[in-house]
Amino acid sequence: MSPLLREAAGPGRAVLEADGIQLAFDGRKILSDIYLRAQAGQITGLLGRNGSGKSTLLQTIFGARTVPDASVRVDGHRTVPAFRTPGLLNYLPQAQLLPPNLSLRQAARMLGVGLDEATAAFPELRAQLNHRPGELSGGTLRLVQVLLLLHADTVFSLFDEPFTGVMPVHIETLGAEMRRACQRKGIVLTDHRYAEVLPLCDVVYLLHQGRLLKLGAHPREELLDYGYLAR
Ligand SMILES: Nc1ncnc2c1ncn2[C@@H]1O[C@H](COP(=O)(O)OP(=O)(O)OP(=O)(O)O)[C@@H](O)[C@H]1O
Repeated sequence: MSPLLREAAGPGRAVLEADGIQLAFDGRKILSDIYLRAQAGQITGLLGRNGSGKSTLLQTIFGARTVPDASVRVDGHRTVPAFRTPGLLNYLPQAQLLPPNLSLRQAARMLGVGLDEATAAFPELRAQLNHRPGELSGGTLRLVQVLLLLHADTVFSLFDEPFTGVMPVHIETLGAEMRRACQRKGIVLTDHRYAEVLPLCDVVYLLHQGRLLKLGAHPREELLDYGYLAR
């Protein structure tokens, strides 16, 4: 990690901003003049209806999708594409991230992650560390991928649906792991498990009709008003 990032990575210090993001597909506006701010030491949640553009926004912040005029900044320094800056951020897409031919142990080594620490809250995973992704259940694979990125040495982690397929008892523990990881980094996540997301996050945004709205003190009411939740 660069000295600049190491300096920025203290708890509650580094600020990630994504600004001026506009995107349309086939003339249909998906993202309009988006501004998102996330901070190390915090979990930032992103909610929105199916197709509202949450994955597209995370891809744009990471740099996997190129959007003209998008500005992604850390502490005011422009970083586009952000993934090119070593140690700045990692990103879990909805699709499988780990290479199919590596065991979990090999993948962890590649990411520089210590498995004892990463699996400390999930001891039952230990028996599966020599398995490859295709040998795991869907929920277990999702959980392992989140843990590996969470424990990797980056200033921010972006998670697209980290809880998908993960059983409730593990979601709770994973949430606690995320809170612990926040002492070292910032997290931006999107997931439809809003009941788990709301208490976990320090800041929650709703992507609604292309606009990114920061929710206030009564997020459930706002989610009802905007039609994300049914009355
Ligand atoms: N390459 C593409 N070409 C055309 N349309 C696209 C492309 N990629 C995404 N879209 C459209 O952009 C919109 C936003 O997609 P995105 O996957 O970001 O939504 P999302 O909020 O993550 O949805 P979900 O909650 O279902 O995962 C969708 O209507 C999708 O069909």
